[in-house]
Amino acid sequence: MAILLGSIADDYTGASDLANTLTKNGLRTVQTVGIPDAGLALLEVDAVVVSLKIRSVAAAAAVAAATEADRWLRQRGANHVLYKICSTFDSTDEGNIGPVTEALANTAGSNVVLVTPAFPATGRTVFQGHLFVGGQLLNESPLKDHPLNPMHDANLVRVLARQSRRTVGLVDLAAVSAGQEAVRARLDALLAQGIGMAIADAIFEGDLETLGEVALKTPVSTGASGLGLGLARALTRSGQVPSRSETTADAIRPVGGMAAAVAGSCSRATLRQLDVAARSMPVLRLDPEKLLVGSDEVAAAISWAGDRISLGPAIIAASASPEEVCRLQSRHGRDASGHAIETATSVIAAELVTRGVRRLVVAGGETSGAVVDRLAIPAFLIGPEIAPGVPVLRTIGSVHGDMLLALKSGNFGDENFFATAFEMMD
Ligand SMILES: Nc1ncnc2c1ncn2[C@@H]1O[C@H](COP(=O)(O)OP(=O)(O)O)[C@@H](O)[C@H]1O
Ligand SMILES: O=C(O)[C@@H](O)C(=O)COP(=O)(O)O
Repeated sequence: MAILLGSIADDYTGASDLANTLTKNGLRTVQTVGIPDAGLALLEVDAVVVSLKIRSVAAAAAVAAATEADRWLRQRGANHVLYKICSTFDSTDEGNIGPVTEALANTAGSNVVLVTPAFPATGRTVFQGHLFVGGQLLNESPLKDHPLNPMHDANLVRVLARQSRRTVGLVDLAAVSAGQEAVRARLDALLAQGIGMAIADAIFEGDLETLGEVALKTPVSTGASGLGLGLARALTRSGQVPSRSETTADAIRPVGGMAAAVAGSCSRATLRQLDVAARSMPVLRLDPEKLLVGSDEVAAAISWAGDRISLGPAIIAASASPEEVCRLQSRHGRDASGHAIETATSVIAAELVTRGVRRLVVAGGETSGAVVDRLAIPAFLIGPEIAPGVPVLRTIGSVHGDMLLALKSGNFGDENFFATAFEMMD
């Protein structure tokens, strides 16, 4: 299997978002969880997205895991590797976008690396190096209250520079809208100034198509699904992608079993989706304080799910408002709170699967990582899209038999997301 496009995603929801975009833009794509074992039978694919859980770990650990995934992808033919980051540039001054991008670029001998989180389908645009989430600057958007990486600066040239050794420049919209040659000329000029990474402006898909054409001729780029779209379309235009007749619907033959969701995202979108879901299905709000001091709350949640899940989908959520998150973190610390709640939600999800749940929705990137790891799912096929950036996934090689999952990025989906997801997975 020679891979046309390789990608390393810094979290699992981000990986399924990218795999969805690549699939929609003509690449047969598989999402693996880490580097797959040699024994796992993967299909003939054009693109592989290796999901890692490295967004919020120490930079050295993130670099080591990404470098190993990069080697695996290149050994299988990938000439270009996209490092998939969050469209809201989730990171801290310690990393991990800068350190990982630099490590991949240094290994591949790359000059100036293009970096852009723009993803217009979900309202993420970049202008003069500043990231907008819908109509708001990043630092004025709900991302300012993220439990793990609150974003307080919308100027990505500055944000990336604080976490990098390479100097960071800008490919502005004037160059991007003037086309590929203008972008290349700008990159050459930046290189001559000793600059090693460049934030690229992008507002419309056409901008990402231009950036995709340029990036594809380099060994590495860093971005969100929008850059994935540009790379996929560039590959398709190059004539290298074989045409195929199957559709995403082929990936989601019914699997039976029961349906449930667990949520650990505290994003404004998820909080709203939970409120709306509570009008039509059972929703249990966990007590995070109790989760941190013992395991009774987990047992209580499993017992609450009891007979309810045999009657229809039910949701168990740790999600809380920014004020509640703040209170919990001030008592227990940010990392300890996050990890304990991720562990609890993953234990609950695994217990639900043991009791026969085969259709599972998980809300939250770190939360999805914890759940998928506990279920030891090796890989996913990509099914139809529930909401922009959120496909239905079908497990490959799972010890639990065939399951359908949806890994929802905290910020994605409209207010009816849960009902829509359960309907599509029925
Ligand atoms: N009530 C809570 N208080 C503090 N942290 C929480 C709470 N509920 C969930 N968390 C943690 O917040 C983080 C949410 O991150 P994540 O799952 O990636 O969601 P998102 O996709 O919105 O970024 C996780 O580490 C989760 O365990
Ligand atoms: O690019 C995006 O916004 C998503 O694919 C993504 O990475 C979201 O991360 P979480 O919000 O932590 O799920």
